[in-house]
Amino acid sequence: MKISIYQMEIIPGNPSENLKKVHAWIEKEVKISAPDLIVLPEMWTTSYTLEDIHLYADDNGQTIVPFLKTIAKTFNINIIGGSFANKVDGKVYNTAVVINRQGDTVYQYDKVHLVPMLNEPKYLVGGQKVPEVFKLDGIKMGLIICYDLRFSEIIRPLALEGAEVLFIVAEWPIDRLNHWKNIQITRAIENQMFVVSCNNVGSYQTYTFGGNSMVINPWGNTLIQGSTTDEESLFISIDVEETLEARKEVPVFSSRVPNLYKQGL
Ligand SMILES: O=C(O)CCC(=O)C(=O)O
Repeated sequence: MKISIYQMEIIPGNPSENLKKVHAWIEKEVKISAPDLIVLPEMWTTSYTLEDIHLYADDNGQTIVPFLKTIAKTFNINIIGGSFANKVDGKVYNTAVVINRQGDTVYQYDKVHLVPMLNEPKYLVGGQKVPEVFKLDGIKMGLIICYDLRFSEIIRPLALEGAEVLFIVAEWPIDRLNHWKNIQITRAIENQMFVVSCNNVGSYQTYTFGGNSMVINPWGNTLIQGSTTDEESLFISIDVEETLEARKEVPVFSSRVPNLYKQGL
């Protein structure tokens, strides 16, 4: 599977310009790399303009989702559509969306864990459902949003249900870059899956975002990594069969003893 990642510099509080920017990037990337799948970052229509997020949020995804669907069909690509501020019944969620080549929404997820360090709980509402496995081009995958990465308890079930690739869409600040890189590698090793992440770069108010979008294989080796400061495209072709090989060589899943594990923690 050929993957293009957009490590984007998001224009804060300007959804229409960000839509144009994403459209232009995809058009160019399709010509250059002909990917099967593209990945966008977290909150790519607005960045972290939380104080005014209710003004910029898309009502029920009525603009963003059709926009991505049209792109998917036009260019025959699968889209891990990052996430966007999504207003539902007056509340704003941080919603990720996945669209297949046919232009169908195959998965939608509201970020469950809200970030106290960024004041998210004051402005956003957390999702009430943990991530689930979905399929693109016959491959089982999972998707989480940024801070969710810290919660292994929602990622392990995805691996147990057969996910071979975990996508992380993020606006991870530069301050905790060592956590960002190391936890991703850990999740890849412990779940013996590919990890594909898309972070943004640039700043908004006091926040600076740290790039370093990554693709890590099921052995925990980093295959590609973005810079810390620059907007860029990362392209890679991955072979998901490597997941099976890693799981065969170190059979963590068949060594598990679930009847001894505490439930509900
Ligand atoms: O967990 C962190 O340190 C950063 C999380 C974050 O920036 C986010 O979820 O948007």
